[in-house]
Amino acid sequence: MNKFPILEIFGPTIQGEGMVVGRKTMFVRTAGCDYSCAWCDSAFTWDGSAKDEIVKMTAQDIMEQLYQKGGDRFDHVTISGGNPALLKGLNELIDALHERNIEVALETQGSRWQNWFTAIDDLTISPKPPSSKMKTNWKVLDEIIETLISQQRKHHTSIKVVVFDEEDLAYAEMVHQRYPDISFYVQVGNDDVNEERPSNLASHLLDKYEWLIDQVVASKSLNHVRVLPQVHALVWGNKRGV
Ligand SMILES: C[S@@+](CC[C@H](N)C(=O)[O-])C[C@H]1O[C@@H](n2cnc3c(N)ncnc32)[C@H](O)[C@@H]1O
Ligand SMILES: Nc1nc2[nH]cc(C(=O)O)c2c(=O)[nH]1
Ligand code: SF4
Ligand SMILES: [Mg+2]
Repeated sequence: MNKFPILEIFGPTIQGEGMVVGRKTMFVRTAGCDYSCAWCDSAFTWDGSAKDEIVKMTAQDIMEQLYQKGGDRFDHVTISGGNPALLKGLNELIDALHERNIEVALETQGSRWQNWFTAIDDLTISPKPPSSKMKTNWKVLDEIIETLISQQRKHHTSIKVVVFDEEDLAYAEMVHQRYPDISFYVQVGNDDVNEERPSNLASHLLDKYEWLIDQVVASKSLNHVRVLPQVHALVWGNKRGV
């Protein structure tokens, strides 16, 4: 059995982002990322600051922790990171969850393919806009989207682009035009990942949400899209483990 580097297992909470926003879910957060986004709200997964908290766990260990924390109060698990797509054997966890009739969501940036992507119920691919300072590998992303479509996974897949500014918005438009058949989300960028008071953050993020809505409303190429804030950031601010 594979051992996976795990940083957090928490919940039940709600999925605060994207295609299943509001869905009651548990979270499993893996350590390690092949990116280093300028504004990453989970930089502790890759910047070394939480390296002492990483635990190597088998799928069975993770299942036990999920049930210990969530009891019988969940039927959905979201795997995030870091980039969980770095982990080759993650199908062991996905299979164990499905055996218990638990649905599985996954968050990844679209920089790596894994064959187990086709087993994910709610797959969010989140390519990174210019403000992140990361460079999209279009060849890899094209292959990921083409493979998912050809394997009939279209309705289990979404693309979510975080938008901080006009340049990011142009990137979002371009991504949506490139993959018009995949359901598309734009998400408010949180530019204040160190604010400790949730109410201060929420009012700031709601102003940014209004700006993003205005931009999408005015755009001719962003019609079949959904615009969302990070609901968990509005409710709990930058707190970890919610
Ligand atoms: C922390 S990432 C982990 C999964 C994967 N590495 C990825 O980026 O998709 C989870 C989601 O949070 C988003 N995110 C990270 N930092 C953010 C920020 N400051 N504001 C808004 N969304 C952010 C990412 O774009 C991604 O969609
Ligand atoms: N409630 C809640 N929703 C989330 N959606 C995506 C998250 C993530 O960090 O990947 C996240 C998170 O950390 N918490
Ligand atoms: S890809 Fe995701 S986890 Fe990695 S640095 Fe970017 S936002 Fe953070
Ligand atoms: Mg998060």
